[in-house]
Amino acid sequence: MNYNLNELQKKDKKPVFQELKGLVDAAGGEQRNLVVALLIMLLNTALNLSGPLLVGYTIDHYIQTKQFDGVLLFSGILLALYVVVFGGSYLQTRLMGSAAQRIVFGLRNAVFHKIQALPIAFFNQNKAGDLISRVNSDTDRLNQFFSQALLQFVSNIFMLVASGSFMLIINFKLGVVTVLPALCIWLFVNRLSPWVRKRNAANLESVGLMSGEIQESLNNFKIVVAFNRRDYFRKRFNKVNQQNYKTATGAGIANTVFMPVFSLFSNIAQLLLLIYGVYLIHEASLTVGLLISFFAYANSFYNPIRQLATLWTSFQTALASWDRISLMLGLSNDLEVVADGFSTGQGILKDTRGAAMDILEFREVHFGYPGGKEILHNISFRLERGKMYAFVGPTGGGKTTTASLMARLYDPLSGLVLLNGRDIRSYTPDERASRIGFILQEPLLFTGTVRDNILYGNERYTGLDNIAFMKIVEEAGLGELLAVFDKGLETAVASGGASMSLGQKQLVAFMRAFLRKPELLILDEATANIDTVTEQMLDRILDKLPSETTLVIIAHRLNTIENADEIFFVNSGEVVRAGSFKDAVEKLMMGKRES
Ligand SMILES: Nc1ncnc2c1ncn2[C@@H]1O[C@H](COP(=O)(O)OP(=O)(O)OP(=O)(O)O)[C@@H](O)[C@H]1O
Repeated sequence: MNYNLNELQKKDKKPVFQELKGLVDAAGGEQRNLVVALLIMLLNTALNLSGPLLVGYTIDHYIQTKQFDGVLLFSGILLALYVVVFGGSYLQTRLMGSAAQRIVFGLRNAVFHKIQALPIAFFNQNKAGDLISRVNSDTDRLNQFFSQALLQFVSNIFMLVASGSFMLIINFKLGVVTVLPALCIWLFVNRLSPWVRKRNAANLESVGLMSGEIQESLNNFKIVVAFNRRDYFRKRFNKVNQQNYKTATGAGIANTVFMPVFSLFSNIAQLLLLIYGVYLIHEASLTVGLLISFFAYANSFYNPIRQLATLWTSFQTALASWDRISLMLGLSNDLEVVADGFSTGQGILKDTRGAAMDILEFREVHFGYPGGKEILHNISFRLERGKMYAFVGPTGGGKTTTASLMARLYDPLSGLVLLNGRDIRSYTPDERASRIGFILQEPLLFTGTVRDNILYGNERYTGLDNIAFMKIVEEAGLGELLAVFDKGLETAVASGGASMSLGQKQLVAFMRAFLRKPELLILDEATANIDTVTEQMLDRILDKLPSETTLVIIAHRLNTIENADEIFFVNSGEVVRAGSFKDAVEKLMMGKRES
């Protein structure tokens, strides 16, 4: 499955209305608050709009007739109206501000949980920096949208429609003359919107790329310093920064392109209103008070359009951000749990050698990484319970890939992997993880202590104090390994295990996997960085594993695989059974002699 978000983004184009609906749906439980805030806002707008009418009425009925009591009365009414509007605005801002924070809180959680639920292929195809940018910056843009832009947007549209209708009702012809220039604005906006949106999306993508670049250089700072290649990352960063500068400028221009057009047409409207309004007064079909009210309504009509121009930017950015977030939320893990076709009736295993003997079987497996060529070609082999297997072969031959399929980090393109005679895809992730222990070539440790890292994956011991936990560790025969760490279980681990040697990290990963007592333990070059004395210690510990545990060892050092019951050669995507260590060495020697 293609998990490359930037590629998917380009294909996934939805109509604005559908996007907007998705965005409002994302507000989840806050929709009630949104509706209340919307009602307050509508009431406020209506009150605001009645202001000019009251002013016009006061001019025509009290100022022109010099009845100052009436002027005072209407001034009082206007003041009360403005106070109510003020109270409403305050309430609405408070309501939306906190609702927006809760929406963003929920979205960040949803995005983070989604990332946790996706398969390794997703992480292979996306840069961590870009994902961080989606969790942090894109959700923050939605915060701005929900806390400010959304209500202002609706309020301005309401103001626009209401003041336009007022004008058409008060004097239809004058109303039409005043509203007409807005049509030109609409045509202009309509034509340019897709272009503006594209510019904003390109800008967000470049922000993601820049984060990716920063993250990569920070992750690899040791190599950067050791090779004195700071200029290499500087150049790469310069390139993405340049791209970001270009796209940001493009988006900036696109976002402000509407402004002068709005001003021009709003001025034209005022001019038309003045000319035609004076003509109507001259014809005695309009009063001076109503013309003044008309000017106020024309303002209330064109001002929102101008504000919508600014809000449109925020709106477009929010939609582009929502695109990026919703695309990720819509992804699913293609490593689904499926029904087991074998134990549920097809009976294929029944006529093969007793499934109880085999812990694992590969059956005609083909595999390639997403978007790449085939790496494993038609692989079939069986691993018996309680035996030790070694997978050897040249660099890049496919050993780690084979091991990854054993632990279902990926699914084959075709063929089957069976665990305990059952399709490995039919196990839930928990069941599978409890049966298979996998120590990776580059073990990853989390910030915390050695104890925290051993407990990761061994949650059942979490509640134990150090003494009780130490007892468990010693009973498992792992006590002597802890001597390598100056503060034992409490030795601090810095971010990513940067404060430890690779060998020490491998030991922690070993203890973590060993304590789980898996049925199948895969060690991928897990002892490559450990001295021979410690390696012998590990051998003694491995001997203490239950007799039914199967060991798969991937190694380059011959002494590591000497005791293997069976050796497999993995080369150019082929996995070939080579017999015992002695048989394998003989085959190797014969091969050399023949060549
Ligand atoms: N995540 C990945 N995406 C694409 N191709 C990959 C990925 N991981 C490995 N490969 C490719 O798959 C092939 C087999 O790699 P694999 O890591 O399985 O080899 P290996 O035998 O374990 O090598 P080594 O002894 O160096 O660990 C290589 O050609 C490698 O380039």
